[in-house]
Amino acid sequence: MNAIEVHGLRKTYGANTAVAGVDLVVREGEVFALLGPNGAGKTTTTEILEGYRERDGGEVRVLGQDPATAGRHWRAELGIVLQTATDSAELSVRETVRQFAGYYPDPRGVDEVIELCGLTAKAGARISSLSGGQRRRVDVALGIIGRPRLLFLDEPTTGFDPEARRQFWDLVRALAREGTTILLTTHYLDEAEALADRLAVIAAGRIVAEGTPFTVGGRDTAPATVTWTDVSGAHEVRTVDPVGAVTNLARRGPVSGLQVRQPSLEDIYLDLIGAKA
Ligand SMILES: Nc1ncnc2c1ncn2[C@@H]1O[C@H](COP(=O)(O)OP(=O)(O)OP(=O)(O)O)[C@@H](O)[C@H]1O
Repeated sequence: MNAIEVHGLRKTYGANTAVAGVDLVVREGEVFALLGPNGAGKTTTTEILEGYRERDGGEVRVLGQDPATAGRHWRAELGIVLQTATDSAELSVRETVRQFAGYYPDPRGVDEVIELCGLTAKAGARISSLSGGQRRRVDVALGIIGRPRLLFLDEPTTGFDPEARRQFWDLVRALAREGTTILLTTHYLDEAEALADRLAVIAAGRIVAEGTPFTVGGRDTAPATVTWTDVSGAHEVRTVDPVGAVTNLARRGPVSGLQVRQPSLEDIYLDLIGAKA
């Protein structure tokens, strides 16, 4: 079964079309990343999928149901980590996580989740005393306490230091191995590349490309840049046949500093959203 199926999704705010006909399929068990510039329509799309916003048109199925009409049982199968931080400031981390555990029929263990999110040392601390990145971890803990089948992560690592981000990636991979389907929105292309099985790029309310991090936008077949230095100086060529280029070079004599660079996900992304000539 597909975890998410979207056909022709539309949403307008007055004269502003935020989502202009989006088609999307997220298979059960995959990590799917939604990328796009500010204002592209990512939050609007995900909030419609979560049942928090009404759509103006299109078909939407999330875990087999229409979010506009699905009930409490359906909601209990979702985990949601929003962009906004937790604000139960006077409670401790453990009290907050325990409180949320009470909302679900089959929650994970409170201390297990605290540990998974790297918050053990802060379990007794008040939320108000935490740093921004630590609060974000609490948000993640609250998103996964209910053992969701489908987890929405909206810019989950904003404000994380590099080590916390790597720990968070490990957590996402562990959840994925357990079979949790994850829809991730992020502005970090390295995060999408590290975590996503597939991704879509959304710009001005439309999906402009979809694929794996390695194939999206023709990344795997795009020209590579070969650079090297020989007796006549430094050279650079762009070619769709880097293996041929390197083989030719090897025949011609000694070279140094040989590098073959495929376009990065960032190069492809910037092309797709029209940010680069
Ligand atoms: N409640 C609202 N009322 C009016 N316009 C809105 C509302 N929410 C979003 N919009 C508009 O819809 C468009 C898409 O916004 P959305 O928040 O979905 O983008 P996004 O891709 O999530 O952006 P970001 O990366 O900045 O979070 C924007 O032009 C935004 O101004």
